[in-house]
Amino acid sequence: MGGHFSPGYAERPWGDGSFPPLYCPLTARIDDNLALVVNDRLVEWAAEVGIYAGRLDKFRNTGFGRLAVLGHPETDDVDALLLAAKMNAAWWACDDYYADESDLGATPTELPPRLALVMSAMDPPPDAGRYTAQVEEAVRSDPVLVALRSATGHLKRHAGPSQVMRVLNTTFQMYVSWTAYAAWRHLGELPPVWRYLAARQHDSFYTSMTLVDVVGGYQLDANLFYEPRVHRAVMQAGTASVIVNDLHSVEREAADDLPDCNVVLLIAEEEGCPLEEAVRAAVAMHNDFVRGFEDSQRELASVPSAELQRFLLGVQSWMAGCLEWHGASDRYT
Ligand SMILES: CC(C)=CCC/C(C)=C(\C)COP(=O)(O)OP(=O)(O)O
Repeated sequence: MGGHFSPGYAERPWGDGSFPPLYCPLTARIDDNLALVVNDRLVEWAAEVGIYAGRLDKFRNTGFGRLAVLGHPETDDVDALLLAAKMNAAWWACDDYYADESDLGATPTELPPRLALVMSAMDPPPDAGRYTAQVEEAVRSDPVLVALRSATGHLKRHAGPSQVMRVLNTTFQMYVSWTAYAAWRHLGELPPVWRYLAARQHDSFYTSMTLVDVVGGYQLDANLFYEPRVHRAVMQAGTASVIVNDLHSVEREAADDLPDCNVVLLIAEEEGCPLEEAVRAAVAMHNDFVRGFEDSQRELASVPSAELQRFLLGVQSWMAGCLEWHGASDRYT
């Protein structure tokens, strides 16, 4: 079994080291041999389903397999880690092809109907005769949908029904925020920071964290997962991790013909301040969310559920692995 223990929290340097550190959990396991195994299998799968065709070298160097190994130190089980790698890669493919990357065909006006079809790819609705046949044809012809369906199939081999629905419903909820970004992009409007954050907190790595127990090989009961204090803790962790993403992707997101929403860019615009100052503000916001998670974790320590304590430690590990991964992935350098 991997190193499932808490190495604690620390102020961690990031980027070129010139900004204030991110207060974050320390990484429990760095195993680049295991990461290579998972990543190689992930690239084989990507070739089979057809995502990132012609760009597989770049996809390999992004290292979603490494993200899975860093984020789930609880297990060495390659098939379980591959499930996390596939789900995250498929979510990201959806983001790149539908939402963010103009050169991959992303357009704001097509995004809402595409996301609506994602729901049917991941959660096929009851048979509607020849209309269902048309849905199936559409799913088969789009590699992003094939990837999402295939990853969901892998999920179903490891998860119980409430875990599966938790992952699906969180995915669909996240897409409501994506449609907001698409509307702002289409209208050429920049949202105020509060409005962006309200959307981003429902479009965060909370989604990735819904896999923590599935990958760990146990089940956190749905009533505990959705217990308000637990939900708040996972939202705090998911938000902190997504601010890490915004901090690492400022340049990439400013470069697209239609720039993405990004908390750093929006703070700079709203405050009329230099980017450096906006980065500091985002770091402070991140650190507050991590401290909030730590407080929640302390408050929940008295709940007599081994699964819950294990889950919270898994979420803590995911935050740590996420920072580790963003600092090294070719996607952000
Ligand atoms: C992989 C996953 C669960 C995605 C959820 C949404 C999310 C946090 C991202 C896709 C990351 O946001 P963003 O589009 O800003 O990411 P990149 O900077 O493009 O990597």
